[in-house]
Amino acid sequence: MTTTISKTKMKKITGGCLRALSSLSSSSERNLPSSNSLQVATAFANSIESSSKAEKILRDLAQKISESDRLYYDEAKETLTDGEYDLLRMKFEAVERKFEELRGKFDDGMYSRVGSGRLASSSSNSSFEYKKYKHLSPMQSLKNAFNADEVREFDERVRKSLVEVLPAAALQKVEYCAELKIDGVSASLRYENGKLVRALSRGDGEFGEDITRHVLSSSCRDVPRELGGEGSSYPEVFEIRGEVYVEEDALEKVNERKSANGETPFKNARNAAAGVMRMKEQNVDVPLSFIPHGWGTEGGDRAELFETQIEFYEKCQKWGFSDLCLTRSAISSDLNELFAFHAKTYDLRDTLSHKIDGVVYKINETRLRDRIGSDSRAPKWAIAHKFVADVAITTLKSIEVQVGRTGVLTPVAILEPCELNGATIRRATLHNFFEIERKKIQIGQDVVVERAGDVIPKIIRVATDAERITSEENAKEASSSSSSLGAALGLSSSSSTSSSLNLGGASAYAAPMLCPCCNSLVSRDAEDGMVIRCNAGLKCPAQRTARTTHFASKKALDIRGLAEKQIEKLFETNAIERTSDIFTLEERFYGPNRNEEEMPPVWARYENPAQKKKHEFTKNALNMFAAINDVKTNGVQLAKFIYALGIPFVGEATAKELAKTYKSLDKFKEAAERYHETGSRADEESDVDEKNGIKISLEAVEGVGDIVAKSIANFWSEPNNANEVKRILDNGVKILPVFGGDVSSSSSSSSRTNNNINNNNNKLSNLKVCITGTFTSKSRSEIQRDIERLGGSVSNALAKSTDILLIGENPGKSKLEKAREIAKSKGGRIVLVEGFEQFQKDWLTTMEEDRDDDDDREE
Ligand SMILES: NC(=O)c1ccc[n+]([C@@H]2O[C@H](COP(=O)([O-])OP(=O)(O)OC[C@H]3O[C@@H](n4cnc5c(N)ncnc54)[C@H](O)[C@@H]3O)[C@@H](O)[C@H]2O)c1
Ligand SMILES: [Zn+2]
Repeated sequence: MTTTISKTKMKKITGGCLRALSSLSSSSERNLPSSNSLQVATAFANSIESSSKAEKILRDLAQKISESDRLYYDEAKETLTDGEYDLLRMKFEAVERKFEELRGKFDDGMYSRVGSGRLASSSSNSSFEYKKYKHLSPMQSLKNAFNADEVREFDERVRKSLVEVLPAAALQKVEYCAELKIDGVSASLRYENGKLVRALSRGDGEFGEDITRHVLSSSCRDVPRELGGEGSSYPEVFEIRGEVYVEEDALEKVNERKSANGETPFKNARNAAAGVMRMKEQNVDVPLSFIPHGWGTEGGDRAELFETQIEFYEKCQKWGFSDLCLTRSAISSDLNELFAFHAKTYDLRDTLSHKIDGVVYKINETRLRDRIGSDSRAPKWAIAHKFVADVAITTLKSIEVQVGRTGVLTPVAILEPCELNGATIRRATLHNFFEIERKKIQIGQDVVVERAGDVIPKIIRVATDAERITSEENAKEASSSSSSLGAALGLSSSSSTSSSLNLGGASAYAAPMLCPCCNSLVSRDAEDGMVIRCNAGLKCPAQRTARTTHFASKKALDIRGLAEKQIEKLFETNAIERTSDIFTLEERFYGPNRNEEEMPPVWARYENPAQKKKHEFTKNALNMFAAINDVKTNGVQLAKFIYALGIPFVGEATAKELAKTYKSLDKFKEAAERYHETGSRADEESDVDEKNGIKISLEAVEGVGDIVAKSIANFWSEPNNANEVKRILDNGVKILPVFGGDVSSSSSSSSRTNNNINNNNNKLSNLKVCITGTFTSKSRSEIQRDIERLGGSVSNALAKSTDILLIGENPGKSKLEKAREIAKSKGGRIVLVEGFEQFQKDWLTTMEEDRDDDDDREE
């Protein structure tokens, strides 16, 4: 395949302006049609039994189409979505195909023409009368294909019409030029002896309206007044046809300006381009661009002008037109390659500087085009392979609330089942409760469901009246035709009883106040104001596995052997019901009063499984019990305990700050309660320290802003949480007391001297330990745990702020040297400790005693 389109190139062309992939929003913007429209149309036609009925239907359809055309082209109004409009046309064609005798009868010229012929409209801004001129040859529209099958059918028709002129081998090699279908408005530029003499709109295809001054205005780029290029030749008189469009960035700016001036912004790029053409003012401040895509000459698109489409583009480039027509085109005779081009283009569409709504395949060799011919409206040698978004209209039956692993409540739409993209859709996402409010979605209403590829289907909005009516009609039509096709409606109501379309009786939806899983109070999260959350993380069944896993994780309580899998099993087997239960596991299953029969199967190793007796524990289980006991006997740091609670937005760093500030769980909880009562800090001025009897407000803690404070207050205001924390402590978990100087200076390492290390009861509190070399008695991670449990921290790198260097066997030379240097330097305060035994003696054994003291103090 000769392809010139590439991702890097596209990016380069568009100046690297990579837009967020808002695939669905962009598709819903213009309401792209459904891929099974043709099926729907065929089913519709097949359901008509008599010619007289068909006549009536054709008349109705022609009328609807003409009316939509008039509104669309004359007044830039869309009463139908493009998808619906296209479906009407397809139905018309399908009925004509089935009832040959009626062909052309209702095609009263209106239908077969392109557009409606007029740019001027009754709207106040454009009462301007345009001069009309005849095109050299008719300007046509394009036929559409909405899926690969329809393209294949087109290809078959093309090759069939060439059978007589081409030998089989050549027929196989017939090539298509694939190019982007730009979503703008078409224009025709008449050049005489290389000079631009007139620009015309497409009009009704035969006559166009004079838009020369619009095209020549300073805001229209890309249109050469004179065909340039040294030594290049051009036909004496001919027309270059192409698309006038507005680039996305330009549209954004124009719309911003319009909004600021209180004007209605343009709906989309096509609308903007059409709008500019309808403006009286000469120099309209909307930058227009132009890309050529065809030509016209007396007597048709005569082949002798250009041998191939690509040759035309090469010449355009030389003459001074944008080279995008060339660089974004590809040639191939293989349909699969064309489809790959289509898919790639679809993926890249949001990186382009302008909107596209599909890809156009054209027979590349122009002499073949005459053989294939055209009908009144479009050439038979080209087809637009449109981008489709699969949408369906169905009824929103109810809204289910799901509780995620982190407590976030999400609404899920329960739908009247509908067929979409070959799948039956029963549920769809609604994103969040605020979207429901914003989009005014109510239970019982008809809504538009969209699904692209494998993406989870989503509700994009409430169906419009027009959509409901079309969908109702489709449902009726389908029910009288084959049922399987009826079920495959693209834009159809899935309501089996089509009369029950919910125009009335819809009821407003109120977001839940209680968690559907545990009945605890929910809060509106301050994250971005969009999240509703259950706060009872430690108790809520939906969250308990995730929360307990976090609670036991390394950075929290570090209970080895208690990973997610085990925790899940424990909950499943009812060995535990809530987080606090893990601290009674041993007693219940391992201690003297253990209940062997209820032994959680994860850990039981039965001698005789049938009897469920005489089990022994797996090694994992024993490790886990040891780790749980560790927490109970050695205690946990307050910071780690706070972090373990899994309060949204309270990470390790914030937990440390909170621990440092409040020094006890109770004080922390009190601050949260105070915040909950007053809504913010009690006294703006007073957040300095507690010794002087001043309560420190949450917001005074470093790293705690509005969002975090609110989250902490929410956590403690939920009684389930307070109870659960109490149970954890009652079950034997000890929180180590926090020592240390005054709060305001405790974070500055400069205040820590060897002196104050020694004065500190908890010697390792706030000290940085660096470890080098290996140790035989303990692993590094075990040592690290010991240090951290006693309030110290371990860092790999040696820095000036390091307090202790623990030296093992084969220590790193550079670390040693650096440490010695620091120790010798003025103010250097690093302590070098050789061997774990020494370290234990100096720093850990005394801590054991300290801890015993602590225990006494707590009681
Ligand atoms: N919503 C409504 O009420 C309503 C009413 C009328 C028309 N419409 C929309 O307009 C469409 C019909 O308009 P149309 O006749 O302009 O057809 P079209 O826009 O679907 O396709 C034909 C046009 O595509 C343009 N085009 C862009 N890139 C091209 C390329 N590389 N090669 C050739 N042509 C290219 C040309 O201007 C050509 O005239 C409908 O399919 C529908 O989507 C909507
Ligand atoms: Zn809950």
